[in-house]
Amino acid sequence: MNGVKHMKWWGWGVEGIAFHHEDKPNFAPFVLEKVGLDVNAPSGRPPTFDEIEVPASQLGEQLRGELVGALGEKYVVTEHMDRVVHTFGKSVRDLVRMRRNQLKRIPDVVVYPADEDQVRQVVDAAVAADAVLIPFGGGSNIVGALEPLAGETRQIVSLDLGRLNKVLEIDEESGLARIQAGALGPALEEQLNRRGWTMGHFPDSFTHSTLGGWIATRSSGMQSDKYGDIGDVTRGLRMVQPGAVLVLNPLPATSTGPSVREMILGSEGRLGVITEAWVNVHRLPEERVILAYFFPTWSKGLRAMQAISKSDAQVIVARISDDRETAFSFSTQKKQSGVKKYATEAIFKLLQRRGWDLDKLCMSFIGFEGTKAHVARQKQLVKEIVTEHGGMVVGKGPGALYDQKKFDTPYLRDFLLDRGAAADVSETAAPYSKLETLYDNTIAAAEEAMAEVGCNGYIMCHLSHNYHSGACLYFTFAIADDSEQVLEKYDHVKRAIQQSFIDSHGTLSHHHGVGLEHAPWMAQDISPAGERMIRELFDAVDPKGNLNPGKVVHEGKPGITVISADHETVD
Ligand SMILES: Cc1cc2nc3c(=O)[nH]c(=O)nc-3n(C[C@H](O)[C@H](O)[C@H](O)COP(=O)(O)OP(=O)(O)OC[C@H]3O[C@@H](n4cnc5c(N)ncnc54)[C@H](O)[C@@H]3O)c2cc1C
Repeated sequence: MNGVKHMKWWGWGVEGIAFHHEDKPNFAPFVLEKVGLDVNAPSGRPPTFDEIEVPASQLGEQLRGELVGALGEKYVVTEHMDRVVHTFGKSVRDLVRMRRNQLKRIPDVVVYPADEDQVRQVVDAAVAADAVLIPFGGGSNIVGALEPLAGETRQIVSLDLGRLNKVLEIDEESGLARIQAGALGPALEEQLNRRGWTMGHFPDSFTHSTLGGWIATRSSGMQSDKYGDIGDVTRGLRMVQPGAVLVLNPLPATSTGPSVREMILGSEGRLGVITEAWVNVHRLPEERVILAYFFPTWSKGLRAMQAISKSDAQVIVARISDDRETAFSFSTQKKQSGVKKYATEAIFKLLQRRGWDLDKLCMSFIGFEGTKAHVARQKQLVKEIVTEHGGMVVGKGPGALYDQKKFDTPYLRDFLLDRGAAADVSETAAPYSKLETLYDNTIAAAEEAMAEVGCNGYIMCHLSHNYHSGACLYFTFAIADDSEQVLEKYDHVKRAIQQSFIDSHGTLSHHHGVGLEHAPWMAQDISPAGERMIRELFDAVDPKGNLNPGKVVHEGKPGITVISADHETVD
C-alpha cells in the first residue's frame, strides 16, 4: 500500500455509497413516464474484478529499473487493479466499457512520486525510453483525457500525483496559497480551513478531483460567480517538462507577451506535469446561505439570473434549472409528511391561483456569502430582482438540501447503468443574447437524435455559471438502452448536442475540457488556424509525442469525426 486512495474501479465515488430511490416515492413513476424504464424491475450489477480481462503489462526491465531506482520498489506498481483504475476517467463511455470488459490498451505501470524531483526523474526516464507518460489526478474527467490510445505500441506510464497533497505555504498578506498538484478538493480545503482560508473552488466532482486536474482541464466550481474559474484562481505554477522545469511566479497580472499560464491551463498532460500551483485564497466567510426561488418560465428565470449577476448583489452562485430539470429534482425528493407536506402543497396552490402553469415551473438556487449585514443586503437586492421577473422566494430548506447533496448526485449514473440507462452531461457557454436559441436548438437536436436511434430518452438543463457577457448552460441527458449498441446510440446523441453548441454560437465545452471526446470539433470551435497553433505548441514541447498523446487535438487526423480512440471513423 502506498497511501493513495482511488475511486471504485467500476464507477463513481467510494464503496458503500450508492443512490437509492425507495425513500423517494415520485422517482420510479417519473423515470417510467419519461424514458419507459422500470427501476423496480430486477437490476443488473457491475462485474466483479475477477471477470475483467486485464491485458498484460508491457513494461520492459530497463525502464522498470530506472523507475524503481528513482522512486523505490513500493511506488512502481504493475498490479492489475492499479493499472485498471488508471485507464479511464468517469464518463458514461468509460463506465460502460469497464462494465463490458472492453479494456484495450491500459497503462503498463503506475508510479507514485513523492516530490517534484521524483516527478522530474520519471518524466526524463519515460521520454528517454520513448514511453508514453500520462499524469493522473483524481481520475474524474469525463472527456477521455486519461485513456491511452487504443493502438499505442510504446510502454505507458501513468504518473499518479496522489502523494503530492499538501498546502505548502500561505502568503496571508497577498491572499495566495502554494499547494501541491495532487491534493484532492477535501484535503486542500481542510488544510486551508484550519488556518481560516478557502480557495472557494467547488466543482461537483470536488471530493474526487485534484488541483492539478482542475488546472489541466480548466475546471469551474459552483461558486465561480464570486471566486472565478480555475483559470482566474491560478496565479503561478511549476510544471515538469522533458529536461526542464517551467516556473511561473504568482502574479496578479502581467503583460509579458502571450500568456504561458493560459497555455498550461487546459493542457491535459500534453505539455508536462504540474507539480504545484499558487492560487488565490480568501478568508472564510462569516455567513453562507443558499436560497431557493421559483420562476414561472425558463425565459423569465434566465433574464433574472443575468440581472442578478450584473447587479450589486455579488452572489456566489445564481443557478436556474429548466422545467425538465425542476421536474426531475422534485422526483428525487424524499416523502414529505406533517407541516412540510402542507407547506409545499400550499405553495403550489398559491402559484396555481396566480396563474402559473406548474409544468413550466423552474427552480433556482442563489448563494450568498460574507458578513451578516452584507448577506442581508444581498438577499434584499436579489429578492427585488426576482420579484421584478415574476419569481418568488421559496426559502432555505431546498437550498440547504441541494448544498448538502450536490456531491452525491453522480452516484445516480451507476444506479441507472445497472438498470439499462446511460446518462451523461454536455456543457457550453455562450453570450446571453444567444442562450435561449442555443437551448431550444440543443433540446430539439438531442430529441431528434434520440428518435433517430430509436431510444426513449430525456434531456434537461440548468444555467450554472454567469459572466459579464454570458453564461454556461449545462445539459444532462439519458437514454434507456442496454443493447450492445448503447455507446453508438449515445455517440449519436452526444454528437448532435455538441454540434448544436457550435452551430448555435456556443463553445464545445465550458469546463470539462477536450480529451479525446471533444477533439474532433476543435477546428470548428477555435478555427483551423487556432487548432494548428495548439498542435504546433504540443509538437514543439514534445516532438516525439510522449506526453499524453491524442488529447485536445488528434495529430495529423483532422477528418476524424468520432469521439473516442476506440470508435474512430473518418469522413
Ligand atoms: C460526476 C462528475 C461531476 C463533475 N463536475 C465537474 C464540475 O462541476 N466542474 C468541473 O470543472 N469539472 C467537473 N467534472 C469533470 C472533472 O472532475 C474535471 O475535469 C476535473 O478537473 C478533473 O480533475 P482530476 O484531478 O480528476 O483529473 P484527471 O481526470 O485525473 O485528469 C484529467 C486530465 O488532466 C491531466 N492532469 C491531471 N493532473 C495533472 C497534473 N498534475 N499535471 C498535468 N496534467 C494533469 C490528466 O493527464 C488528464 O489529461 C465532473 C466529473 C464528474 C464525473
